[in-house]
Amino acid sequence: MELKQRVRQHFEDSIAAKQASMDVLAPAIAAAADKLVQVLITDGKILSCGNGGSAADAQHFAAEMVGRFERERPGLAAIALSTDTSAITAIANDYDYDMVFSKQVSAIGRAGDVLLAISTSGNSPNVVSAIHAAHERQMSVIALTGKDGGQIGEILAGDDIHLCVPSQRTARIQEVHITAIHALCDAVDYLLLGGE
Ligand SMILES: O=C(CO)[C@@H](O)[C@H](O)[C@H](O)[C@H](O)COP(=O)(O)O
Ligand SMILES: [Zn+2]
Repeated sequence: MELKQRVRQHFEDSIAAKQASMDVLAPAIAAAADKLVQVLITDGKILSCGNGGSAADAQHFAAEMVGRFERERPGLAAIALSTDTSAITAIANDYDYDMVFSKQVSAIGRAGDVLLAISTSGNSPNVVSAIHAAHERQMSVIALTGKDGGQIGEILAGDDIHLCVPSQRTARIQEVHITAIHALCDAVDYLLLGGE
């Protein structure tokens, strides 16, 4: 395949993944925005986590909550658990890499907070452990996954929300995740500030 055509194919595949996800994810994104606003207006906070590209997504989301998305508003309480290299390296070194998020959730999370857990496979052990730690803390979970949800799909509780991208390809799932995250930021602002 000619290189330019290969590049074009990435765009085509990304568009197709987003079109396939739109109707599947829209109700869950709306429900997730409602949950986030409920948590935030009752003095709760959002903890976000993920590995690799999903760590970047967790940080991207928290930055848009604490700073702003597209509209001016007071900062919202969100912390990405992938950003503290001292905590991450100490926990991985002294305990286990699988605990790098769960130990932070247990330390920082409180009942009524929410965990935004991001994993394209739904199988990253440290994200799975973070969800268990959130449940132990009486926190609810919003999970962004793909590939049929993996283990995460099996451990979510009744009031958790699952955004599972209908794709098997990590890159395509990530591309839908960031669109879902932006839709979530926009929906939170809409609920807090009204329509624009
Ligand atoms: O960004 C990418 C691939 O596009 C990678 O860095 C990817 O995020 C890493 O392989 C992650 O470790 C994958 O973990 P997960 O999405 O299955 O939880
Ligand atoms: Zn990537």
